[in-house]
Amino acid sequence: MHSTRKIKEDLIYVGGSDRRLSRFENLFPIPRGVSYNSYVLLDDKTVLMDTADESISRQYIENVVHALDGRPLDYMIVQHMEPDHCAMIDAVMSRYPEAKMVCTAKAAQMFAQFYDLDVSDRTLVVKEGDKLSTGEHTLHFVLAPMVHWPEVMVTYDEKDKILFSADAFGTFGALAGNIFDDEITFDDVWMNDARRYYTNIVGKYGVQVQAVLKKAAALDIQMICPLHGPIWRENLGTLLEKYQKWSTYEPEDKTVMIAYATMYGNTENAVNVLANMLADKGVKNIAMYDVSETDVSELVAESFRCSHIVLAAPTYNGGVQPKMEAYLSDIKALALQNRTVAIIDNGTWAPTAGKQMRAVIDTMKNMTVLENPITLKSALAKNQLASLDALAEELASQVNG
Ligand SMILES: Cc1cc2nc3c(=O)[nH]c(=O)nc-3n(C[C@H](O)[C@H](O)[C@H](O)COP(=O)(O)O)c2cc1C
Repeated sequence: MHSTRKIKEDLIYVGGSDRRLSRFENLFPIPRGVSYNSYVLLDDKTVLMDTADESISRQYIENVVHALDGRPLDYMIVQHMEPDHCAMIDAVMSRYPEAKMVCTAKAAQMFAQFYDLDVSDRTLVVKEGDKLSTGEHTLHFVLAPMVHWPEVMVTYDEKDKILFSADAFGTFGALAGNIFDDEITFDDVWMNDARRYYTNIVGKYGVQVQAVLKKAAALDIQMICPLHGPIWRENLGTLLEKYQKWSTYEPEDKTVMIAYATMYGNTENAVNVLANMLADKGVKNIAMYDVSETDVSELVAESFRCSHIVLAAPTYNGGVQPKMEAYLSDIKALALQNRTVAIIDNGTWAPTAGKQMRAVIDTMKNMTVLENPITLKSALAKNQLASLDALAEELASQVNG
């Protein structure tokens, strides 16, 4: 049975959710599932905006067939050729032989790479600023290269002032009937998933996101229809404000995130002592994570949120404890910037993790590393309490100042 909702009289939600997939991109844990959004516009011409992941294929096709209600499909708009949205294009194009695929030249090339279906004589290649009139609606195509693939475009419906935003403004989290932002409480749980989605998937492309935000600012947008998560029609500012911060690598909260690695608990003990000192000095909402226990996608998201980061790790086979190393490599790859970092390392015979962690941070943009790193020789010694307290004082004065 179809499972659709009306967004407007002539615009229908035909997407669906997957609550079984444990990892998005086989990488990011998604305990709350994920939605694959897609939209049918019923104008003089009919339009399908992107498709969905193969995992919801049966539901998806039923939804599209129902929404079209016996009408042929005229246009299949492809904003993004990533398989979680393009997996059903060949099925749709085969089912509706008169449909034209509307996409960028790059997307057309990618389609040919992914699928053994020749649609070259049914492809309408569009570029920045092109328009498509479907009757009452005029769709504007706006390129969004590298947000987060090279072929991405977003589509603006002039009549209803809707931005179909591709992966921008998307979030993890399955939808349960309530497809609009004003039908759910977009609380910390949703925001954490939105941040984790953005920072891990789009985070590297802040400059490109800024370019799209500038283009979007020139449009009168009353609704945003992304490819994942709720449709924004009430509190558009909520996510726009976050996007501004995330894409400029500006911290959301002035507080300290402590990311530590430990085998036997001695490094952990030192950061517990540090956290108490910070709290005594008035630092609130300290966030502390064992990098072996917390998924790296959460560590990345928290690193984008917090202004100050303490890295604490033992030396491991002459290197940095591997989970800490992986986390550092991720925040570097995702271009995290503008953070203040303090370093604590540990080692029983030749502690070098501190130097190595610093070397990674030094290659990142606008990162300030606090001088006087602390080196533990197996465990925090009494005569190191004063140094730890001085570090806490420096962090607290910056955070509270
Ligand atoms: C597999 C392994 C490799 C280690 N390699 C080094 C090393 O290269 N240099 C060093 O000084 N200590 C090394 N250590 C010792 C730890 O860094 C040290 O005992 C540290 O205090 C552990 O901190 P923790 O109690 O927080 O786990 C190693 C420990 C293990 C288990």
